[in-house]
Amino acid sequence: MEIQERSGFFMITMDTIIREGHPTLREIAKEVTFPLTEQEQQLGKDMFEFLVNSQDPIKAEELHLRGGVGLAAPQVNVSKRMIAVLVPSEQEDGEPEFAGVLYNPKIVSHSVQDACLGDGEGCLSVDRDVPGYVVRHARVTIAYQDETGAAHKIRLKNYPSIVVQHEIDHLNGVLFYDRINADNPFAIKEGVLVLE
Ligand SMILES: O=CN(O)C[C@@H](CC1CCCC1)C(=O)N1NCCC[C@H]1C(=O)Nc1ccccn1
Ligand code: NI
Repeated sequence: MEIQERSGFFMITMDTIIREGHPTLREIAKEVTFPLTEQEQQLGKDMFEFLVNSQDPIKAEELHLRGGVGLAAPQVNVSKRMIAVLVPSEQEDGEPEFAGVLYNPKIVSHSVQDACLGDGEGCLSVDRDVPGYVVRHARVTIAYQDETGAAHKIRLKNYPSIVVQHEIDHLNGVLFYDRINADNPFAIKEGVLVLE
């Protein structure tokens, strides 16, 4: 058992985030097992901290962070099934709409109805605009484990549902533009919910 060097201070910044073209973004990430290693626990905290910092106007400015509402471990070159999500409330000072670090997240059921963000999507790992509707499930039931390994099952709709689906896609090597209709980026079928 090599002596684990107590790592110095580490913080996720834009330099930590790998960009499209890096093979890790197209890998299928591996499930994490419990109990988590020290590194896996710390990584979950660091990923969430990045989102908090990126949404803090002062810190984001200071650290040159792009504001993010979600982050998946493969984006920091760790091919493990863990995601962090911090969806702010619509009101200025309200509680976050959805916040947490989810281990081994899995869509266990979903609505027949699809949905997409009216403004399309972007990605911190994609340094270009790719216009078009990213068609996803409108509502999802997600099973996941928390940092203690406890199992949870939650139902999500609207923006939080879209964000979590974007993050789970990263664990399966899928990028948002894979879900844009190549022939007509803004084509949507009857009944698709467009979230403004
Ligand atoms: O995998 C994870 N990512 O790639 C970070 C993405 C995740 C979201 C994209 C669409 C659904 C999930 C992200 O957050 N963005 N995409 C690129 C730049 C903008 C930024 C964003 O939407 N920021 C934001 C939005 C509302 C409030 C505050 N900030
Ligand atoms: Ni992304």
